[in-house]
Amino acid sequence: MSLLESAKKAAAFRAVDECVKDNDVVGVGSGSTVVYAVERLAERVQKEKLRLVCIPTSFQARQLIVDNDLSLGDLSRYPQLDVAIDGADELDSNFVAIKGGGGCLTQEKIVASCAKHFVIIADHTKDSQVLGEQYKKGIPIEVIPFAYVPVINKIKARYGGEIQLRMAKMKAGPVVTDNGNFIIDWHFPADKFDWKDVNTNINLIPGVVDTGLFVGMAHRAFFGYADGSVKEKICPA
Ligand SMILES: O=C[C@H](O)[C@H](O)[C@H](O)COP(=O)(O)O
Repeated sequence: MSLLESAKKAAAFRAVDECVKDNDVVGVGSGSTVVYAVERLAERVQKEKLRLVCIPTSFQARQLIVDNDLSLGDLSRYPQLDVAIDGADELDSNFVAIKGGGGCLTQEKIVASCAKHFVIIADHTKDSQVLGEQYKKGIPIEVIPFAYVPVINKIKARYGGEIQLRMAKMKAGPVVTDNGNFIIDWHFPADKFDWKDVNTNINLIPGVVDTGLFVGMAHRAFFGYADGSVKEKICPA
């Protein structure tokens, strides 16, 4: 296992051990770090006979839940979650996260918003002071396909920066999300932004489904290191 994978695994295992208890309804995030969280959930269900219901945030998460024989739920039956555990592309010192590097931001944000505790798991390279310091691929924004050009123009006119339509690999054309939409990635300029305002304003543009800015959502974060150690951070306010 590579050093980075060991770091992800350390964070995921620690978060599942500390944040999940018997009878919990658990939100399962998306991405490569969450794979280890699901592995640990399945181990604990086997060994400790935990009774959990898992709510997926993507097609990938649903597959992980099913493949690991965990109990699958949905928001119509379980609209209130005890905890949601998810990866992030970056988390800054004010607990603002960028998510959506894998295109799953909208369902992730919905599930996180329904959880009493939202916990981020990541390797240590995602831990930053200022947004954009570590993650260089821009802020993902999910848009209705019909509207992607006007949305790009409106964001650029208001805030500047560069925006690309995310293109698929191994398939001609754009990435299509689990919701049938496009993703644009906003490379914002190096200004001092109020991310809460930016998130609100971008979400008000017709055609925007949601942004990968998670402001005021995460309660705790676990950053793993290759030696198996984990740094825990708790949201300041
Ligand atoms: O769309 C993807 C999600 O927001 C992921 O949680 C995020 O990209 C982090 O993924 P990873 O654990 O693979 O770094």
